[in-house]
Amino acid sequence: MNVDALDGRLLFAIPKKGRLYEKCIDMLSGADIQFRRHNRLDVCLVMNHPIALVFLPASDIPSFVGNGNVDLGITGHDVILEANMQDKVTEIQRLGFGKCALQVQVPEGGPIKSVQELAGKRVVTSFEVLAGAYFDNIDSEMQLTGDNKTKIQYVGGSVEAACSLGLADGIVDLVESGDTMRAAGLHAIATVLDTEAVLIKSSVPKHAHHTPLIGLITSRIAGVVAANRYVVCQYNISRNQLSAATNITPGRRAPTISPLEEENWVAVSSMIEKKAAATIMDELVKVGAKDIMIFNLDNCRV
Ligand SMILES: Nc1ncnc2c1ncn2[C@@H]1O[C@H](COP(=O)(O)OP(=O)(O)OP(=O)(O)O)[C@@H](O)[C@H]1O
Ligand SMILES: O=P(O)(O)OC[C@H]1O[C@H](OP(=O)(O)OP(=O)(O)O)[C@H](O)[C@@H]1O
Repeated sequence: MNVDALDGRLLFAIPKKGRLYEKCIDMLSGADIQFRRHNRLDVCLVMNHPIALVFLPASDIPSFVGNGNVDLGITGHDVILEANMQDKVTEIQRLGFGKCALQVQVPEGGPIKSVQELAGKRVVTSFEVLAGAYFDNIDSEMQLTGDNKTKIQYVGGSVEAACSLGLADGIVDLVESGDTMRAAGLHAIATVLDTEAVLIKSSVPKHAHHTPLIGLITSRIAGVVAANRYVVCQYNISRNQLSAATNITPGRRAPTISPLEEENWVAVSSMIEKKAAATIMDELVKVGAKDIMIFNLDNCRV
């Protein structure tokens, strides 16, 4: 691609592979950012906006954005802290995916039951900055100094194998479902950090003329995030049970209430969190709601 083709375009960094990749592509599609990635090229032009997408390793995105090489990016909150870029990037929006926790893990049934018991021993991780800061605190609480301090060793992957290989007494690694941890015979004894994917921009943007476009993209992505998070709940209820029902579905702003042709009955429509939908429907049935329906949102602006 001719470098001039990028002139004046907003550069938007997307993880090139890994856990965040597919969800990022879905998010771009939901925000109607149209592109074709030829031959897995790492830079591609957006067809319907003056934007170029740059596909980068998730771990490099904080520094590219923080140093102003690209204008916007998506990566994990954990990755930003691990890159020590929290002062140079602004987290504009949490994206509701890539949710997991960075946890301290030790062998199940082994002698170590707490981080205090692990302190001073060997810890293997891919997150040496975050794990280092976490154990620095524990070490100073326990007054461990010099050779008695916790030994943090970096490995690039397969961290969960470190204990059974005899490299480590404990590890610090990401946990989502817990399957990897359990399969390796480990269990968590502490959480260092909860994380999810975030949309970021430079705290000191280099290209002021991109501000309106960043605003537009942010608003579209916020719409996609909300559409993934909420559903519309609609039901019929008799007026004397209305306040009990709307206490269950207060809506984001307020419920919409429409009269029905049947006397003393109304229809209620409210946005509710998708993850609470089943429980909310159970509660609505208990207060006498009928014809309860849940509608997914394709997209929204809220
Ligand atoms: N199991 C998981 N569930 C949810 N999100 C995860 C999970 N594992 C990682 N993430 C998120 O995705 C980010 C990138 O992780 P991933 O393992 O995909 O890295 P990667 O860039 O593919 O690196 P590599 O494949 O070289 O290890 C993590 O920092 C975290 O924010
Ligand atoms: O709790 P779980 O749902 O099992 O997920 C946790 C695993 O996911 C991540 O690794 P990933 O599978 O992305 O591969 P990696 O080890 O190559 O980073 C992480 O490093 C854990 O190993």
